[in-house]
Amino acid sequence: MIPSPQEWRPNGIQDLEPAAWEALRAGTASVTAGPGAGKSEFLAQRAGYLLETGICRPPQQILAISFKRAAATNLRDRVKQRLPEYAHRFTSMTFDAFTKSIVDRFRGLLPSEWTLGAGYKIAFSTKREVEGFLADVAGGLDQESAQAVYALSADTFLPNVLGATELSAVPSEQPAPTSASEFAVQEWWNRNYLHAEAPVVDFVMLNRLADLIIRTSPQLQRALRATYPFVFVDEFQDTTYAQYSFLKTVFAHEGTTVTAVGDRKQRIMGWAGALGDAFAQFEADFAAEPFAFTSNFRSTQQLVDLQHRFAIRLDPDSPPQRSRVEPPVGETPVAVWSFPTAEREADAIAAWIATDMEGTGRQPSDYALIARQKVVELEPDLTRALSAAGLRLRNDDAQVGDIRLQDLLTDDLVRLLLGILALAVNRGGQPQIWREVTSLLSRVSPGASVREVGTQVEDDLTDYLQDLRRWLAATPLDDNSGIDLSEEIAASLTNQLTDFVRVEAAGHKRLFGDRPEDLTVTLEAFRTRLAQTLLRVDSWSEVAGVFFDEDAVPLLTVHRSKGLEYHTVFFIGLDSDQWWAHARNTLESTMTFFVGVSRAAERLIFTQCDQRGAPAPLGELYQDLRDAGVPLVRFD
Ligand SMILES: Nc1ncnc2c1ncn2[C@@H]1O[C@H](COP(=O)(O)OP(=O)(O)OP(=O)(O)O)[C@@H](O)[C@H]1O
Repeated sequence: MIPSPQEWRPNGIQDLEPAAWEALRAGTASVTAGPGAGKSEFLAQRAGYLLETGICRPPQQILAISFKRAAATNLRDRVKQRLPEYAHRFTSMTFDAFTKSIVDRFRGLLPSEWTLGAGYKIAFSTKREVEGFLADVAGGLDQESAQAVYALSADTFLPNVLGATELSAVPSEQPAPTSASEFAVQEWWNRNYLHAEAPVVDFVMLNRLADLIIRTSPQLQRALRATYPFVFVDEFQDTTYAQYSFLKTVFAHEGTTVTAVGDRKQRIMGWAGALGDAFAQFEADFAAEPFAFTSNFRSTQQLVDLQHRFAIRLDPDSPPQRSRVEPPVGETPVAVWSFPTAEREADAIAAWIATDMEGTGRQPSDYALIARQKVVELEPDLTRALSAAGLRLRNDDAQVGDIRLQDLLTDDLVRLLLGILALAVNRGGQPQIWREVTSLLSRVSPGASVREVGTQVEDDLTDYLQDLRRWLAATPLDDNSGIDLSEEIAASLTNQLTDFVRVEAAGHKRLFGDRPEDLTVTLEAFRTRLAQTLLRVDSWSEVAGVFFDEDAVPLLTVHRSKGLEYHTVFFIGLDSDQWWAHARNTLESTMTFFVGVSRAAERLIFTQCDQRGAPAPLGELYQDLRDAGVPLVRFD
């Protein structure tokens, strides 16, 4: 039975707050709300509403755009969990992955002067390279124009200037530039793309190319709008100039309903070119109806009250939030711990987590160690101390090949490959993994009907699992020969799995294309991580668990923690080593602090250690903690 819009009820949660009900049923809308207000949850519920009532009718899809892969995966998982039968009509990807997929799939539509080959290179220009470029451009100009080019900032040139400039379909016929910035933008494209032997592009450039492809192809515009009549954008406060203008090109049209959610106080991508107030622009350009939510479903009232002290530093009109969480009895939810050394700090954190787990049955993933920056420097002490307490640390910021561990572990293809391995190793009892693997494989199998494809996929998978089991049995991991074969075994297994999944096939590439970097980068990182994993296990049954390190306490930067939540957060390093730049850009730094603080559901422990300096740079924020009566505990 298809519920009517009036009959429809939320999935997996009791209810929504009144403003959320209104926004759920609205057209194009902007939703602003504080941390833990259920913005991402609201998007998952709105997906349910649109799909279950048939307002979004097959084969139409919902396109959800996030900024970080973890957020995109998180939203996709929520929808999968709540609405398994509709999950294939909910496309959740990062902005960069979406624009890159447009370029990869439709680069044939680029106007002739912009032709781009398949093997183009992705690169990230450093500040120094941009500086060098601007100096070089200025060198060929008269004094007045040169000064105007020098006045451009190397930090913001790409995201704010190049990113905000539309490409002309026929650059050779473009009128002469009328300003220094127009000239510099044209030169950038000339040198790195139009007149370059092998074009090199970064994500801002890919975005501009995707924008050009769509602007100049009415057919593609129609196709995209027909496929995605409903578009969601999460963390909208972090939208860059380029992304915003792309959204406008593609979706600011009748027939597309856009829902943008976010929190102005959590804008921590200013350095990467986020718009000053993306919501105000959106409301004006898209005629969006504004909504604000005021509940907090994550944190206890005591933590919400503390967060509010920081919220009003960012926006004095910020409304207080009401916690919907029952507070636990008899606990100290907030404290500042102060230590002489980092070693002592790590020991205290590790011992405390071990004792808390023992007393409560909580899992390592209920805790998080969050720091402003430099987590690599914090890692050794914490790894040692946790290991002495019988626990493991997982540095989500660690580099694996060319990507970060968090991005690798939340990648769809990686999850599929390990899902297949888990099915081969543990017979039966894994219906959820079986469903996930077969549903992903079915989506790309050519075939007559969904049912036929389904059985074919199941048969192929069953056959393949038998082969794989034989290979695993012939490749034991407890070999005592003293020869390290982990690299060879990892390479061989990666090849077999990717052959079976036919990763290189065109259709599959599209399915697995929801990552910003190339497939080869992901597979290389997968192989590297697999080889590292094999060194730590004695049997195949342990591989998937150790690969994901689910039984480890995560260590991550505030930026990586965005959108995530934990029972207990240790906010490490209220000291000058971590916050030395606070005074330079106090607004953005305070927003970063606010994001970190608001990840905690029930307990928040700040740490400071003399070895890394005094809390002086945080000034007013530290004072807020004192004013709130947060106890200071000194460990000597
Ligand atoms: N209506 C609701 N009823 C019960 N629980 C909810 C509701 N909305 C959200 N939650 C829960 O509250 C928590 C926070 O929700 P969510 O992550 O969607 O918040 P958010 O506004 O996106 O937060 P942030 O901006 O901090 O990332 C999640 O555990 C979510 O499942």
